[in-house]
Amino acid sequence: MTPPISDSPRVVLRLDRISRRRAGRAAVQDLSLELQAGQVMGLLGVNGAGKSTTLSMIAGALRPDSGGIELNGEDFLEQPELARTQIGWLPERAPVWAELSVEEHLDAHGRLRGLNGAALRQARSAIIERLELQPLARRLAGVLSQGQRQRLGLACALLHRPPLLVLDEPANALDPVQVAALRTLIREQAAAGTSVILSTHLLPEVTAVCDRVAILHEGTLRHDGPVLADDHAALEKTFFGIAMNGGTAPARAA
Ligand SMILES: Nc1ncnc2c1ncn2[C@@H]1O[C@H](COP(=O)(O)OP(=O)(O)OP(=O)(O)O)[C@@H](O)[C@H]1O
Repeated sequence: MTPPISDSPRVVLRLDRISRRRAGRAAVQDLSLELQAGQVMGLLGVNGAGKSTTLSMIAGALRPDSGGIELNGEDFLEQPELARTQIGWLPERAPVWAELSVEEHLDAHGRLRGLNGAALRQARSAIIERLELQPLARRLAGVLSQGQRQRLGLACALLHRPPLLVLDEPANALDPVQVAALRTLIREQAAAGTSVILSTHLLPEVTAVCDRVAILHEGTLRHDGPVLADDHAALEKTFFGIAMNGGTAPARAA
């Protein structure tokens, strides 16, 4: 029998009241969020609001003290190895080994994610071409500029075509040409069904590429709602209302 066709969107990531203390303080508290397939969510908040802590928990690099994380319906905290194949993570400061070339980085990342032989070579050339890294392919990471390192970090996150991209301030150190290329890349990933959660301090980044925005303040969710394309004024009003006054209670827009 043909199964009933469901038009409800597939949830790729579900955070259920996750909390994490750092240095004796609540860095993230009781955070619940859902991200659907092909959705791009921007995570905003002032310095220290808890964005990187949240993204590190989603990427499996930091374990919540309490709460649950589901990845494609699986219990991620029970199966942290899912991160290798299901998640592409660009941390706030993408770690690089100074003495490895760009190609060697991609090979190492690919092997960690189970790619080998022809599949690895194919994935490596595809991402080098897509991110226009050909001129840098043989260069050692130690001599790359900050923006070039950021592009290498992005390439490592995308290499294995994960269904979820977790990008911590991906536009960091990129020049305006590369920022525009990053926007195109993110929308392209979303159109192909990849879900993206990204943190940023740039409000125009959110209105340019995100479908939804979540705003954290002092570790708690103060806003979760849709982004109206290019409506900077509405986003600024919401963001500054929270940043300056802390907001009132966690709010969820439709
Ligand atoms: N490695 C760490 N050790 C101890 N405390 C930390 C560490 N990293 C972050 N914190 C604390 O956790 C809280 C949340 O920090 P987090 O880095 O998640 O915020 P953020 O929103 O990403 O900030 P920013 O915009 O400055 O990057 C802050 O109080 C911070 O001091």
